[in-house]
Formats: sequence, structure tokens, C-alpha cells
Amino acid sequence: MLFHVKMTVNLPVDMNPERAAALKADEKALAQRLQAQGKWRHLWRIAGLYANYSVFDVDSVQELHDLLMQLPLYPYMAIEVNALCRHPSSIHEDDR
Ligand SMILES: O=C(O)CC1=CCC(=O)O1
Repeated sequence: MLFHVKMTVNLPVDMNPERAAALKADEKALAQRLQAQGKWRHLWRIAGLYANYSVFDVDSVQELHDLLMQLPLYPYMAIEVNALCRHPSSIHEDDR
């Protein structure tokens, strides 16, 4: 199941810089692990914003929920989710 996810990060302006750096490093490590596993298919910066557009490939809505909830930056994110399904005109047979 594919999901398009928009994540907007809002770190408090008064957050300790070392704490912010640690959260970002933990987020990067998990994001790269999930990409290597094929769960986090796309990760794009939205130009000009501290936000990203991502595509997740998961087995269930529950799995997506659990993945998003465990993101280190989750407490500081606004998240929007859209379920994706195959477009009849797509030439990409592997999209599902
Ligand atoms: O920088 C972001 O958009 C938040 C984020 C998601 C994965 C990651 O490494 O950072």
C-alpha cells in the first residue's frame, strides 16, 4: 500500500541546539534504515520549507501509523497523509 505523506517540522525556537542535532541525527538514521528496507520509497525536500514529501510502501495503515509515530521528530511534526492507488494511465507496472 502506497501513501503520500507531507511532514512539516516545527522545532521550538528555544530548543537546545544539541538536542535538536541529536533528534535530526536519529531521524536521519531511521529514515535511511526504512529507505534501505523499501518502506520509505521517496523522500523529497519541499523547496524553501523545513518540510518533506515522502512516499511510504507499507502493508497496512497500522504499519504506516506505527512508523510515523516512532519518528524521533514526530512530536514536532505536522503530518498529512494521502492514500495512493494505481492510475490507469501509469506506465509503471510496479506501482501498486
Ligand atoms: O528534514 C525533514 O524533512 C524531516 C526528516 C525526515 C527524514 C529525515 O531525515 O528528516
